[in-house]
Amino acid sequence: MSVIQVINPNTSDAMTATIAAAARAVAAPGTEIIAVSAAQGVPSIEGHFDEAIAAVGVLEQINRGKAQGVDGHVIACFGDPGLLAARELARGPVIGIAEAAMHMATLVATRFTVVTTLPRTLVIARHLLRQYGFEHHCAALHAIDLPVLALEDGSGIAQEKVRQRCIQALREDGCGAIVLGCGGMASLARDLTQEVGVPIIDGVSAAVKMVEALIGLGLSTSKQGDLAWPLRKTMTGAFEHLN
Ligand SMILES: O=C(O)C[C@H]1NC(=O)NC1=O
Repeated sequence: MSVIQVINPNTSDAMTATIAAAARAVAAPGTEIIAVSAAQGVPSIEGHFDEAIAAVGVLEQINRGKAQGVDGHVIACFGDPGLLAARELARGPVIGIAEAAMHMATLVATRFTVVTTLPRTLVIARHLLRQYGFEHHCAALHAIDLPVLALEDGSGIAQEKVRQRCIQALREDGCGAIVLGCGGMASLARDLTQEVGVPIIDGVSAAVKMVEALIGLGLSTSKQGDLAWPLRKTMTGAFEHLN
């Protein structure tokens, strides 16, 4: 039995439920998914400021997951907030949904397009492409120009905009796959893939399977060098509980 903690770095429980459903839909029979929202922070992550706030929430949940003895962690926000800090803190594998989706896209296509929410977050995806070494695989990045929580308003408008943007990208970008650039889009991938006949990749499910693979291979986060445990120091104020 493996236990994987899936962390929604924003505080919106409705989005955490969407993320949890996507994770459980692909989890192996022997994998238990524990899905959590950030205990404090921002209701949605839509820029550099939000990412900084969300990183603390991620680290708090990593700590809780460690205390519960989970075997691995997923950071279920497309900015992969706090990923390397989380790897310092964690023993088990920690995978972000952006890196997971990008890796998977390169395994099934030579070029992929990213479709995300607000235009201002496109640069965050660009930074990740460079950090992960996937810039030359990315054909284009597009935003549907709706806020993240539009995906949870029940109208279906955001979901239809994602669908339309994917269809347009497949016509125009010369891409062979599409990466969905938000944890809140996780439920769209399977049906969209069926409809367009091209891999539409959700990072939540991709990350769950990558963590399962790492656990199965007996691979934990390296504690050699920069991902060694954080240096011990006395934290104060709002961070005292992280000591
Ligand atoms: O960066 C984005 O647009 C999406 C990102 N924000 C968020 O609250 N969850 C996410 O996956």
